[in-house]
Amino acid sequence: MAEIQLKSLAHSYVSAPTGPDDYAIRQLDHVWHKGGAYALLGPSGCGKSTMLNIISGLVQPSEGDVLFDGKRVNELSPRDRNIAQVFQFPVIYDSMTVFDNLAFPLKNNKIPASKIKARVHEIAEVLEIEDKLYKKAKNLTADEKQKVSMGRGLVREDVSAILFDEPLTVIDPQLKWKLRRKLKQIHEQFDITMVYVTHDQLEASTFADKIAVMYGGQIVQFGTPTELFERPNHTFVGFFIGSPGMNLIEVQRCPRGVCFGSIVVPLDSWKVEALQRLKSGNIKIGIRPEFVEISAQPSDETFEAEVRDVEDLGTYKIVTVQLGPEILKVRQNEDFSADIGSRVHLSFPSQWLMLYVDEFLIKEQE
Ligand SMILES: Nc1ncnc2c1ncn2[C@@H]1O[C@H](COP(=O)(O)OP(=O)(O)OP(=O)(O)O)[C@@H](O)[C@H]1O
Repeated sequence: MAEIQLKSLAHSYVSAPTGPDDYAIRQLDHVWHKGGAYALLGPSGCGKSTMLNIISGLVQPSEGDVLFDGKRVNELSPRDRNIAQVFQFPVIYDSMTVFDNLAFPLKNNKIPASKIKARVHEIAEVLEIEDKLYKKAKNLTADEKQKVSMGRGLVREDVSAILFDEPLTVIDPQLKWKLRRKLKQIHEQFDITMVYVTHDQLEASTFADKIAVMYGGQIVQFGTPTELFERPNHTFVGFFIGSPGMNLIEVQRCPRGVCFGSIVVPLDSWKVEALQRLKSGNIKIGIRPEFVEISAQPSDETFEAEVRDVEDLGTYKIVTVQLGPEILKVRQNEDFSADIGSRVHLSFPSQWLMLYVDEFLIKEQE
C-alpha cells in the first residue's frame, strides 16, 4: 500500500500543445493517502481514465511527477509499480478456471502454493464466487466475470493501490448496489488504497470516504460527500452533485449585494468586500433547491416568485419557480401544495447562499 502523490502533473496527448485546451490533465497537485477509499467523479472526457492510467503507468505524463511513498515512479512499468487495475470490461482468461484466474497474479509473484490456495479461497468467499472456483471462466455470466476481474485485483496483498475504472458498467443494476457494498466491505477488511472512477454521483458517494471531482482536466474539489453537497467549491460541483443540481444565477455587483434583472440580493459584508476586491465580472450566486425556503407571507427578506410547476416525487416535491428572469428549483416536503401561476415568497438563508467568482467559491477567510 502506498501514498500516491501527483506533483505538478499535466498531460497532453498532443505532441506540441499550444494552450490549456490541448491538455487532458491541466497542471495539478494531488495526494491519494494510504489506505483511503476514494472516488474520482466527473463527466465523460474530463480526464479520469487518463489520470488512472498515469498512476498505473500505462500512460507517461507529459509534465510533472508521480510519487509512491515519496519516491518518483515515472519510469517504472505498471508491473513494477505494483498497481492492480480493474477495467470497465472483465479482463480474464476464458480458458482457465476461476481458481486459476485468481491465482494467476500470485503465481507470477512466486507465492507458495498453499498460500495461494488460502488467499484465492478468501477472496472468492468475499466476492461470493466460491462455488464457481473450479468452473471454466468462459461459462460465467457477465456479472460473475467482472467479479473474477475484481478478484484478480484484490488477491495480491502487496499492491500499492487498486484502481477501478467504472467497474460496474456491465453489471446488472440490481447487483451493482450489492457489489458496491462488497467493495466497501473489502476496503474496510483489507485496508487497501482504492481509487474508483465513475461518472455516477451515487456510486461515488456510496463507495468513497472522499471524492475528487474532475472537470475539464482539473480536480475542482476533493472532499467528503457532505462537503461537496454543502460547500461546492466550483459551480460545476454544485451543478453535477445533487438532484436537481444547485440553482446558479449570473449576477452583477450592486450596493450591499448582487442583482439580476430587477432583483437585488443583499449579501453578508465579507462577501460584499470580496466582490469589491476581485476584479472579474464573472459572478454567480448559488443555492441548492434543498436550502431555498418558501413562505406564505412576504417579509423584508423574501422575494416574490411565481410557481411554474410542482413535481411530486413521492416523499418530496420539486417546485419550479420564476424569480425575475430566472427559473429556480425548490425542494419541499410531500405535503406542499400550490397552484400553478400562484405567488410564493422565497428566502435564501445566508449560510447556504454561495458566491462564485470565475466559477470558484469565495470563502470567508479569503
Ligand atoms: N489515447 C488518446 N489519444 C488522444 N486523446 C485522448 C486519448 N485518450 C483520451 N484522450 C482525450 O483526452 C481527454 C480525456 O479523456 P479520458 O478518457 O481521460 O476522460 P474520461 O473522463 O475518462 O472519459 P470517459 O468517462 O468517457 O472514459 C478527452 O478529450 C479524450 O478525447
